[in-house]
Amino acid sequence: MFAVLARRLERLGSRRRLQLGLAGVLALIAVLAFLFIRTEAVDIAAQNQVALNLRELEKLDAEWDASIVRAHIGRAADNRRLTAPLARMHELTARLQAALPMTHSPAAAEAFQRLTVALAAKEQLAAEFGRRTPPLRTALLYLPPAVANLKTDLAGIGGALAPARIVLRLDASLNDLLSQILRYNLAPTDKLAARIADTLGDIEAQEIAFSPAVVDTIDTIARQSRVVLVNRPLANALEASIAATRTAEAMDQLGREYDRAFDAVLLERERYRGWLFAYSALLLVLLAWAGTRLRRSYRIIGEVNQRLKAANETLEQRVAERTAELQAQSKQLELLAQHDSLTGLVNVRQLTRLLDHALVRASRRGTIVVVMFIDLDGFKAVNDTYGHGTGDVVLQEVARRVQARLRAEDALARLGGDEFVILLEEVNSPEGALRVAQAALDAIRSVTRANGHPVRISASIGIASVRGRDGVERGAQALLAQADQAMYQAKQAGKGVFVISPQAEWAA
Ligand SMILES: Nc1nc2c(ncn2[C@@H]2O[C@H](COP(=O)(O)OP(=O)(O)OP(=O)(O)O)[C@@H](O)[C@H]2O)c(=O)[nH]1
Repeated sequence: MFAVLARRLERLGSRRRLQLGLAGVLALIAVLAFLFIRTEAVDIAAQNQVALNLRELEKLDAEWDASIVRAHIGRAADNRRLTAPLARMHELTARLQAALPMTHSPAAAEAFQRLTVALAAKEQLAAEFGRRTPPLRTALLYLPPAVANLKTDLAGIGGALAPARIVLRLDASLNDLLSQILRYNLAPTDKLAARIADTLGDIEAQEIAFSPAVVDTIDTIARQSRVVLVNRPLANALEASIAATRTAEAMDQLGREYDRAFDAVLLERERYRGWLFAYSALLLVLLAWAGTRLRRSYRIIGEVNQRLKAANETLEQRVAERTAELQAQSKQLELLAQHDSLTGLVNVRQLTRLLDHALVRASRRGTIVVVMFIDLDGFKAVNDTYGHGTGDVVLQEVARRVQARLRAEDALARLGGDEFVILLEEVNSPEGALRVAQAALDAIRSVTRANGHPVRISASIGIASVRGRDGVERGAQALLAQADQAMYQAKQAGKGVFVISPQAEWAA
């Protein structure tokens, strides 16, 4: 799969490939981040807080119920306890509501809704209950001692004016009333209410026989009894309604829904963890593949580099060889341009250059430059008799021998054919120049064999010289021409001699 992908990618342009690569990496990172966030999305602390809030709410609700029961049996001094937990309960329900989005559960939302409705109803009923119970409590606290006091009073001053029969009857009625009221308070029934009403009617009918103080007390007892008659069933009905709100059950239900939802969230987290694990493994495989490709690319680049380096080295070597060859050739050409190929002596071009320089130097120093034009005698005969090869050997031998007689700073050139020129600088006297000419003649005459053949040659030498600045003024060619003319005269004089040009200049 990767290989197919890689091949397709290779077909794209490098810019497009880079864009696609970047987009791919971003997508991979986005998926990784998504999976990671999903595994981290569960806040365990928040879940625990929900459980704690619910437990506290349940506790407060139970305390609330206990307060209602306390109020029922008349033990509560006031009804403040009925409203005391409400503020905290509201706070807790608000927290539970805030935790709802964490669950992603409609069932939990529904359970919470039921609980809030139940709590609101309970709060309303408890408020009504709270309004009803204080008069009831007052009446119930009032009646037993009031009846006992009245009875005592009847037995004394209160009953003194009334007939004993009526006093006894009132006493019995008061006893009945108290027991009926207490029973009614515990279990109110319509039948008992009717009997209490009868008893009250009976008591009130006997009032006439008693003093106003007693009548007052009887009226208060009757009034309080009626308070019990009216409020007890109402209070009981309110309690029943409060019990019917079933807030505890609603809380239980909500707790269960929260647990279920959180379990589901945890399960989902586990599932995403699995995905994350698998995805990480895939990324690792991808990385390994990319690494292999990268290594291969590096290897290929390395090989290409090696080859390039080798090619470069070969090229450099070839260039160096070629340069050396060219330098050698150019040196050779330079030599050829300056030297005579047969004898190795400087040629006419180089001689002219040397002569020019010598004339400049002489002009500067005021010295003398001497040029000797040498033309072999009898050379043609050698060629004609023994061939050109032997003639060449003679020419080489003449060059070698004349050169051997000259100083290192003197120059010997071959102009071509059997013509040579000797260039002398800084000649002090004509004698010195003549000695050189004589030595050259001797050297040439000494060539008596060539190629195993006997040869007989000599030379005619024309000598020209110039002093100081004159040479530069006349020029090299003029000096050579003078020497040539002198040589011609030597030929005419019978060959084998040297002749000094009449224009030759010597030291003053
Ligand atoms: N072997 C050989 N012969 C050459 C070369 N260049 C010229 N020659 C020959 O050299 C000869 C020169 O002629 P000349 O100077 O008349 O011969 P010569 O016998 O010395 O005559 P004179 O100078 O009058 O004394 C000719 O026969 C040319 O062909 C060369 O490089 N090698």
